[in-house]
Amino acid sequence: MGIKRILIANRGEIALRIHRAAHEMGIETVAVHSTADADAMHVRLADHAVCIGPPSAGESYLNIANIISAAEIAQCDAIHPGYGFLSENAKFADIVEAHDIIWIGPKPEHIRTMGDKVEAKRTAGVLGLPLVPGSDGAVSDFDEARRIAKEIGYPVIIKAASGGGGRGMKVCESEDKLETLMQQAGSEAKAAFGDATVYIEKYLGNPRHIEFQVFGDGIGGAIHLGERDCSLQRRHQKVLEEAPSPVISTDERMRMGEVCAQAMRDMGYRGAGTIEFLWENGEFYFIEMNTRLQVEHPVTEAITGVDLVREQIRIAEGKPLSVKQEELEFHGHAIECRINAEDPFTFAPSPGLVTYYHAAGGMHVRVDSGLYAGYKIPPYYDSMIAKLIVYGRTREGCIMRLRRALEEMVVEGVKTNIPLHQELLRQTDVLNGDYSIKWLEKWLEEPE
Ligand SMILES: Nc1ncc2cc(-c3cccc4ccccc34)c(N3CC[C@@H](N)C3)nc2n1
Ligand SMILES: [Ca+2]
Repeated sequence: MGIKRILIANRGEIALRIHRAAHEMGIETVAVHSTADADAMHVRLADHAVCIGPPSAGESYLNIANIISAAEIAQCDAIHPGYGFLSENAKFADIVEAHDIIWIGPKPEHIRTMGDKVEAKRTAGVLGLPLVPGSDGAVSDFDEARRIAKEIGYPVIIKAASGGGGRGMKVCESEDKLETLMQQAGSEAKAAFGDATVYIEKYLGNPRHIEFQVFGDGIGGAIHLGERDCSLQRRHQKVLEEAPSPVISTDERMRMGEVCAQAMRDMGYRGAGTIEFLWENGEFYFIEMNTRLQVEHPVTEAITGVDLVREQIRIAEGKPLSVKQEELEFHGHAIECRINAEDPFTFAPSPGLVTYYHAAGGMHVRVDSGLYAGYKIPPYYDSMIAKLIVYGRTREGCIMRLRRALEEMVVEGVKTNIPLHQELLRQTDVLNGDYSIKWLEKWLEEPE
């Protein structure tokens, strides 16, 4: 039996993305929206729409009761959470399944496991993924911290078990600072996440951020769909992502990809997942696993031809994956630019009325956006308004096409970071693919 009606528990470009995949499959869509998003594109295109609250995310897109009620009222048989909001909230996934509504996502137990970064790392180790040297689990007292830090060598990084995505991390350069930083890390984690648990790792000084896309069928089968290089980021906000990574060889891809896929088979993982690594001096080090579809998933779709949202829905319906590992091929190169309504160099958000909008087009150019002329970008949510994803047979060709596409984009009425992307694509290091996670913040701080 197939899914007939999906509630899209999200907004913006990803809500439209999910609507499109469902609609092509003949599945009805129900858009839920705050009062601020009543005129959003996905609300207009969806088969049904339910207002779930006022603008603040806490009273709308994070409001579990209202979303479940909307699903009941609209008689949905499945919910897709997208990314962000409740997408990695194990309690929400449990509640959805407890209402006999299909959760289009990983098993709640796996969301819970990977949400606890200590448990995630322990599980990753058991599954055979390479780890960053560090504590064996949580570190409770200073003496233990001091012993471990001495053993692995400074600098070390103290991380909150309930953190992730850059939240709750402290770098410690030397022993004399360790006690204070341990106390600060614990109390900040307690305040931010209600959980003071921390762990320690060797701090890698100049790594790249390489993540592998994996997909499990929930009954022991799983594939990997290659890697994405997400190193160009500022304050843990990705700016530009690419697939494949300019520094990963075919051999490394197949070897590490297979290790990731096998780990997912052993776990009995279901749905889309991303295994995040730091990569330094030719070595991969597991840092986190994301149990959701990610913003940058389209660059993987571009080089593999696989529609990942379609696969999520198929798996949720109990159908097999559309492609087997041996059938999967990687072709060409893809780069995604995150287009934000913000000042290109101060990064200050720039919401407001879009008076004119023209999306780039042409061969191998994809724009995922809910923007249209007359749309008011609300100030309540994150500033990403579009994703420009460009494909080329080679990285050089991809960059040429990406520059052309950026020139074609027109967004009038608000500021965007398109000039930042255009400036980035003139930098030798970027053109050479020669950048680590530190490159962008360093470049932004440099005087003209
Ligand atoms: N042992 C060790 N050494 C260096 C690290 C540096 C970072 C990091 C710090 C700052 C920006 C980053 C961007 C992409 C990926 C990682 C980072 C890091 N993060 C940031 C968010 C989360 N994914 C883990 N963990 C690290 N762990
Ligand atoms: Ca993460």
